[in-house]
Amino acid sequence: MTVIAVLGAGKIGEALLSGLLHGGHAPGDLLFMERYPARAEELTQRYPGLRSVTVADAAKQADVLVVAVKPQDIDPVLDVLAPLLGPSSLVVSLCAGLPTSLYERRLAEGVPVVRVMPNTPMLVGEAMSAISAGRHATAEHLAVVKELLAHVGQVVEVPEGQQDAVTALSGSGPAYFFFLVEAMIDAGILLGLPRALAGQLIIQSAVGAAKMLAESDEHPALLREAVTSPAGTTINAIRELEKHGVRAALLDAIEAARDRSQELGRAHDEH
Ligand SMILES: NC(=O)C1=CN([C@@H]2O[C@H](COP(=O)(O)OP(=O)(O)OC[C@H]3O[C@@H](n4cnc5c(N)ncnc54)[C@H](O)[C@@H]3O)[C@@H](O)[C@H]2O)C=CC1
Ligand SMILES: O=C(O)[C@@H]1CCC=N1
Repeated sequence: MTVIAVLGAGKIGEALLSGLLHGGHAPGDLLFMERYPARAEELTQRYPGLRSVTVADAAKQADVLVVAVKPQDIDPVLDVLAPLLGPSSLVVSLCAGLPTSLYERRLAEGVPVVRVMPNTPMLVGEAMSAISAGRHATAEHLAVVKELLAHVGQVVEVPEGQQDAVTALSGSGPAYFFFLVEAMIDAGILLGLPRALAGQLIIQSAVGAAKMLAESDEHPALLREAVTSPAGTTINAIRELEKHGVRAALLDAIEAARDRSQELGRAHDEH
């Protein structure tokens, strides 16, 4: 079994570890490095058998090294990794915005790097992950990463030039849905429903709608039309959404997320 080390066990690092455990990975084959001892302790208690290791141990023992720190924290991590890794290592970066060329510049010559944009539904085995090979990553390296991520959701391969757009769509995407659900529950409160009931109504509607989207071949517009009766309730709501520019707001929002991803990458250009 492939030994995987996760460097930075925060929200997405934990989602990956937890998803891999649920997907059948042996805890003994999963290592993590975390700068806060209290966080490391929390994880070893929550996931018995998982080992907290040093970066040097991870570099020695792991087949795959997954970098899951904030993009702003990458510099010290690359400094520590640089003397430890060689072409037989495989680095997988989950960091928004950071290009594979950054790793290639800072690590030893020939170290293969695969850039991945996952999302937090990894926690429940429903991630959407997009992967791109760096200059030294071969088809076999991509296959290893694909196989790994297939345990925790769907995987697509994209040209690296699309990764900032992917980050804005599916990397951040769950947050947009959570935001909508939060606002819709508030609407239930406005209409006088108890919060628990409003939550149940909206969350199950979201689950049902997501299942229809995933399982039917219908375009979302047709699924929406099927709910929208002539002179009915839904069209009155749709008129308000259009009046408030919700469609344009989503286009602008996702473009802003893409721009920020590009900016995070550029912040390291001078290094
Ligand atoms: N949260 C999300 O939905 C997604 C996050 N990402 C990417 O994943 C990365 C991590 O994001 P989050 O998990 O949200 O952040 P987070 O802040 O929850 O986790 C980062 C973890 O890295 C640890 N860390 C930082 N420097 C370290 C070091 N030198 N050694 C060991 N541990 C160190 C921190 O203590 C923290 O626990 C980011 O680059 C982000 O762009 C990608 C897709 C989705
Ligand atoms: O907000 C962020 O920067 C990260 C990357 C994608 C989702 N969360």
